[in-house]
Amino acid sequence: MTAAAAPVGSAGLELRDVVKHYRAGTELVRAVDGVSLALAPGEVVALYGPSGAGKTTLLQLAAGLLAPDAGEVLFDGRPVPTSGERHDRLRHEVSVILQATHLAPRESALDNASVRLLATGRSFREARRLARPWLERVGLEERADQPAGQLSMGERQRVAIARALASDPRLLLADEPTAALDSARSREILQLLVDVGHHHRIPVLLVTHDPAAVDVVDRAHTLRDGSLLDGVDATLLGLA
Ligand SMILES: Nc1ncnc2c1ncn2[C@@H]1O[C@H](COP(=O)(O)OP(=O)(O)OP(=O)(O)O)[C@@H](O)[C@H]1O
Repeated sequence: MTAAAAPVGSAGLELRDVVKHYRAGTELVRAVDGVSLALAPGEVVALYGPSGAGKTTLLQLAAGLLAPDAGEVLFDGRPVPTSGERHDRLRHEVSVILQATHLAPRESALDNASVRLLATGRSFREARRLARPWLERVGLEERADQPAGQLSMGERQRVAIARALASDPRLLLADEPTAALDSARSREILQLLVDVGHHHRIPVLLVTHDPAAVDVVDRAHTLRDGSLLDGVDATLLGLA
C-alpha cells in the first residue's frame, strides 16, 4: 500500500513506488516494498514503525546511500544519484543524521560540528564561526572544546545534529535523532529540527520511535513490512 503524496515544489523530496529487497540466505526480505512518499519544501514528516519494518532502508534510499531495485527517488525534481560526481555534489546539500554518529573522538565537539563546512571549502576559522551557534542551539556551548570521545552518548548525538545543521542543508534526513536523549532534551531537539525545516523551507524526514515527535511534525506515517501507511497507531507511540 502506498501513502498519498503531498504536492512537491522545486526542492521537494519524492519517492515513487520505491522497492528495496534484500536476500538473507534463501529468504527474500521485502524491506521497502513499493513506497511512494513526497515531502514539500519546509515539510517535516515523522516515520514510525516496528523494528525491522524498513525505516532505515527507506531513509538510506532517500539519501542516495542505497540504490532502489525499482522506482525512483527525486530531489529537486531530479533523480537522486547513488554514486559518482553528482552524488558528491548532492552530498553537500543533503544532511543525514545516522544512528552511528561517526565523530572523531580526539577532536573537539566544535571541530566535529565544523567538519561538513570544511568539506565545502571553508577555512577552519570560518567553519568554527558558523558551527558554534549550532552547538549552542543543541545546548552544548559549554562542551565546545571537549574531545568528542569524552562526551556522553546523548551529547555525541547532539554534536552530530549540530554538524548536520551547520552546513545549511537543503534536505535533512534523520534516523532516530533523539534515541539517546532524555524526554525534555528530545522535545527540544525535535522542535529544533522542525524549526529548521520550517524556517529554511527544507524537507525533513525523521525516523523515530519518540512519541513526542507526532505532536510537533507536520505529518506522520508508519512503515510496516515495507509498506507505508498514513498516520501512526497508539501501539507504536506506547499509548496502548
Ligand atoms: N544489508 C542487509 N542485508 C539483508 N537484510 C537486511 C540488510 N539491511 C537490512 N536488512 C533487513 O531488512 C529489514 C529492514 O531493516 P531496516 O534496518 O531498514 O529496519 P528498521 O525499521 O530501520 O529497523 P530498526 O527500527 O530495528 O532499526 C530487516 O528485516 C533487516 O533485517
